[in-house]
Amino acid sequence: MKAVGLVGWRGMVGSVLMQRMRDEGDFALIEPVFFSTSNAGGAAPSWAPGAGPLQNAYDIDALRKLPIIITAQGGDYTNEVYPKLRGGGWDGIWIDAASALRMKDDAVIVLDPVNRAVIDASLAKGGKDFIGGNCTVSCMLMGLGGLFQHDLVEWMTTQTYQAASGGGAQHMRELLTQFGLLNAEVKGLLDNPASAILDIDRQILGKQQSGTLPTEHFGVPLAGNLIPWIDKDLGDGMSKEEWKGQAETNKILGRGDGASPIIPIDGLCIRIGAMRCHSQALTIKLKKDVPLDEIEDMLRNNNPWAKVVPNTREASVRDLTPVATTGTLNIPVGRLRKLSMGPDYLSAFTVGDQLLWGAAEPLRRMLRIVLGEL
Ligand SMILES: NC(=O)C1=CN([C@@H]2O[C@H](COP(=O)(O)OP(=O)(O)OC[C@H]3O[C@@H](n4cnc5c(N)ncnc54)[C@H](OP(=O)(O)O)[C@@H]3O)[C@@H](O)[C@H]2O)C=CC1
Ligand SMILES: N[C@@H](CC(=O)OP(=O)(O)O)C(=O)O
Repeated sequence: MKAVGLVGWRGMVGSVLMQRMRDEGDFALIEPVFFSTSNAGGAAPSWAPGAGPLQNAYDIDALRKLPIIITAQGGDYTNEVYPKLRGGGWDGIWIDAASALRMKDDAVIVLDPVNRAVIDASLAKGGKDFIGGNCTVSCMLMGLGGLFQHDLVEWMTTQTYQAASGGGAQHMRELLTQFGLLNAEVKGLLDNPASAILDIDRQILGKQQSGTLPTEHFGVPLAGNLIPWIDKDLGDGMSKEEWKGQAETNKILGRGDGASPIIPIDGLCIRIGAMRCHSQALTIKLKKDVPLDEIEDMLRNNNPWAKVVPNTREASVRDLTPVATTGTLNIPVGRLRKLSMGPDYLSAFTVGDQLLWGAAEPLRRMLRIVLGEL
């Protein structure tokens, strides 16, 4: 049994990863060694009986003994520890949720239902760095993989609706606190069916603009609002989250090497008050006119998790939402129709749990691939 170092296991992404690994029996395949950046010597999680005490996640000598390390600790940790490990000659497998190493030439962005061939080719060449993709990109590709598999996409624009969890646990708490304070602000008026809605609206706006809502994490109120910018400002009008759309999608697909040109992908990334599902509306320019029923077959046949939702009001409001998708591995894809611009313009809407396919699931599957179990 291979010893596997686990770093970041108690964070939000790490907790989801641990739960999935437990659900799928992954711990039966490995000897886990738990690390901590804050509590070395403390007890390993109670659900892992037999695991030794927590090791210091900055102890390079302890880390270098392990043939495989999985981290969901974050980019700062990766930037601090990874160069020291590799610089000291460690040649183990590094599986990472953070974006820090994603665009490194010899790193593969892992999403095996979509790019197993790219992963296998890297392993065959001795590749050692396997990094989880941006959540928005991974969820989009899990939904639309069939179109890319059949090389049907000439270009695509995305408009995202990204959940609070993308910022981290504190962002989710802040959003809920804001909702609670807004509700409390108008509770008396809400309880009175005769109260005027414009009075409620005015009071809510007053509270949102008062500067008294907690905004330490989002910077502005997100409850009853949206934020049309995610991640860094690249200085050219594009946000870093928007940049990742084209860069990571093409890297995941192994495109851009001359033989397969880059597929242009661009759009706007928006934060909304959902909890942990990222949604996105897509406009896709197809390379040719393909009938809708064939497109639906391609999407559902690409992987077992892409679920085509009929383009009806009833099915869309029931099945194509964050609330319907959260906590599942399903990636519903719906609102599929040809746009009025022409038969090779397709619309789609897709939703995915950004902590599952968007973060934890590709990592645990990569571990299984390395272990020869997938
Ligand atoms: N949030 C997201 O949507 C995504 C995040 N990622 C990547 O994963 C990284 C980790 O993100 P995320 O899981 O949200 O980060 P968290 O802040 O939830 O966890 C990171 C670390 O913080 C420490 N920590 C301190 N206080 C607590 C606490 N009260 N509860 C739990 N952990 C605590 C833990 O380290 P220790 O045990 O050593 O003290 C933990 O491993 C990100 O930096 C990013 O690189 C990737 C994709 C999506
Ligand atoms: N930026 C994403 C979350 C995230 O962590 O992305 P990345 O793994 O690319 O840094 C969001 O806010 O929704």
